[in-house]
Amino acid sequence: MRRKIVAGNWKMNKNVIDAQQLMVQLLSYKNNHTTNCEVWIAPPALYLMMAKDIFEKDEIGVLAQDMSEHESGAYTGEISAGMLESIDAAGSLIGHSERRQYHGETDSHCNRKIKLALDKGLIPVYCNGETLEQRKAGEHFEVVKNQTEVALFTLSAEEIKKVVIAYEPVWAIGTGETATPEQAQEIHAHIRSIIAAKYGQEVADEVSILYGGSVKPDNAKEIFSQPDIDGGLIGGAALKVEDFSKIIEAFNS
Ligand SMILES: O=C(CO)COP(=O)(O)O
Repeated sequence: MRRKIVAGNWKMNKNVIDAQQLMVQLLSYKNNHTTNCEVWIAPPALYLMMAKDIFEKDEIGVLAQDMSEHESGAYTGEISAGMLESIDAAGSLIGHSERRQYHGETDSHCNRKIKLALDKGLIPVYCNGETLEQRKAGEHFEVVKNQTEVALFTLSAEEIKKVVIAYEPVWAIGTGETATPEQAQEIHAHIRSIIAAKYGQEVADEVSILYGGSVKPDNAKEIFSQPDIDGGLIGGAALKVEDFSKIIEAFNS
């Protein structure tokens, strides 16, 4: 059985007081409800240690939003896989489209980061997805295939099973426009078939593939009910416990 996950990407939001308040609310929610999926959050790096303190029994998994492609050294502003390991973080987002768009990150960078994360026992949450222009040009299947191959295909079968993939079509991020459940399912099945072609169906069936892009309380259930969609990577709707909890509950019904 592959992991079912609802993960919240807080991006660059909340001051320390508001971040702490939301973490405490999430802990209380988690302690008072049974959930049918794992719950993870990716707060800004500054709040990772606070998150580890608040979720001291790992009630909620704590992810970084990014990590360095280098092991250590003179890389001002970066945090390393080893640092994340040392605070017992669960893993890190890697290759989010905003990192690609504003920081020039490519799938080759992602490949190096994913290797480093795995070497430190962290879960890489590898994000990919096509832009609106690429979808309009009918290139989305090819784009996602290339991304997946470049970022992941140097891994062994044992390694790739530990990766979580988040398909996030760029045109659906923060726009209120979601891929339809059918559009998302089609790409998720495509990604799984690409992995199956290289590593075999059994390996592909173990890789969790999350959908991200304007997931909200009112569309989560339909999206999560698709056979190849194993959960969601949630942006805006992860910033309020009322919305995030409803998305988590989309797994319960
Ligand atoms: O980028 C996302 C999660 O990583 C999705 O963001 P939104 O849910 O705000 O569209």
